[in-house]
Amino acid sequence: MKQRGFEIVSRYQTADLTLPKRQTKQAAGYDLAAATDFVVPSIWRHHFLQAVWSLWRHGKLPQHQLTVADQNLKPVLVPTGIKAYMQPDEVLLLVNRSSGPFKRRLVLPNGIGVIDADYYNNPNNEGEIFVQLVNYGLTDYHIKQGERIAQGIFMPYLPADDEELPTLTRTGGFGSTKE
Ligand SMILES: O=c1ccn([C@H]2C[C@H](O)[C@@H](COP(=O)(O)OP(=O)(O)OP(=O)(O)O)O2)c(=O)[nH]1
Ligand SMILES: [Mg+2]
Repeated sequence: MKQRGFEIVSRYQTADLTLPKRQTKQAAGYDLAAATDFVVPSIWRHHFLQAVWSLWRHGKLPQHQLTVADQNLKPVLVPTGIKAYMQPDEVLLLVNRSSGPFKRRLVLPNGIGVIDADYYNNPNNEGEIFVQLVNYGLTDYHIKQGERIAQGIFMPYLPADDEELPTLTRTGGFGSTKE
C-alpha cells in the first residue's frame, strides 16, 4: 500500500522532471529541485542600494519608494512541479540545504516550510510545493532547472488533548485560511 511519496503535478507532466531523491543511504531529506530556471534577485543590489542612494540624495526615503521596495522584497516562490502525499498524521518539513546559504546565499525566509497532508491535490494548485527563497547575497542568483534548492523530511505530528477539531478543508496554501 502507498504510504508517502512524491508525484509530478499535471502542468509539469511533459517537463522531464525527476522525483525528489535522497542522496546517501541514511539521508533524512529528499532533495527538491527547481522545475524551471528562476532568478532570485539580490535584496541588496536592487533595493537596499537604491535606498542608500535616495537617502544620500534627498536625505529621506520617499513613501512611494518604500512601498515599491517593500513589494519587491517579497520572497520569490520557486516552483518544484512536485506534490507530496502522506498519511493524515504526517507532515513534510521543507528545510534549506546547508549549501543554500553557504554556496548560494539563499535562505527560506519562513525558516521551515510546512507541507500539510491535506495540501496534496488541493483544488487551487494541485498541491504543488513552492520553495520561498530570499537571496541575501550581493548578486542575483540564477537557479537552473533541476538545481536542488531545498529538502523535504517526512515526519509524524501529534494533536493536542481535547482539541476542537478543525472543520475546514484546505483549498490552497500561502494564506488560504485567510489570516
Ligand atoms: O514553504 C512552503 C510552505 C507552505 N507551502 C504550502 C504547503 C502548506 O500545506 C500550505 C500552507 O502552508 P502554511 O500553513 O505554512 O501557510 P499559511 O500562511 O498558514 O497558509 P494557509 O492559510 O493556507 O494555511 O502552503 C509550500 O508549498 N511551501
Ligand atoms: Mg496554515
